[in-house]
Amino acid sequence: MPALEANLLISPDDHFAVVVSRFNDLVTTRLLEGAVATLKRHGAKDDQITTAWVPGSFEIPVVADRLASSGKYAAVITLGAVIQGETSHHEYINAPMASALMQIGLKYGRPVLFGVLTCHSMEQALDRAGGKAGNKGVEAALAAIETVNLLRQCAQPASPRTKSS
Ligand SMILES: Nc1c(NC[C@H](O)[C@H](O)[C@H](O)CO)[nH]c(=O)[nH]c1=O
Ligand SMILES: CC(=O)[C@@H](O)COP(=O)(O)O
Repeated sequence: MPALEANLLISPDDHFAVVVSRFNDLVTTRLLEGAVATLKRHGAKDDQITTAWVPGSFEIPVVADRLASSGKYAAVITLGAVIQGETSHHEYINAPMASALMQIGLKYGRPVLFGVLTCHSMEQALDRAGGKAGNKGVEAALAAIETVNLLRQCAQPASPRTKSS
């Protein structure tokens, strides 16, 4: 049975958008560094990566939607760090944001990668931004490259899509 090939090659024509939250930038800067280093390690040049800083993770979806709808980017990588405080505010950011990002990817047929940390503490966040638990930015970048290549092997959608297709 033929299998679609998973690979981590970046084409010179592939452009990647990275939407990163400025909130908790002690963490998100490390996520961004990991994501950009990973894209470059797999062949991306500087002009193939566009970074958009947003105030907080709640603003990621609206910018990710605009970038995905443009048709210019093979994938949109999203990076943030939502750290629970005293109230339930984080609950009103995390799940709705994740759901919105998934819908954007499905709407435009472009990978929208979820690299947003949803943590109980700063320690947990730092552990996942280059600490003992890895770097979620690296993971999101790797997933972006692989999914772009996988979709390229898939048949094009039969039904007409939005302008980005
Ligand atoms: N508490 C965190 C926030 N809060 C800000 C929101 O994301 C948003 O910018 C504000 O509600 C205005 O719409 N954002 C994070 O990314 N991380 C947090 O821990
Ligand atoms: C996730 C957040 O918005 C967080 O910073 C809010 O903190 P708090 O719940 O203490 O207001």
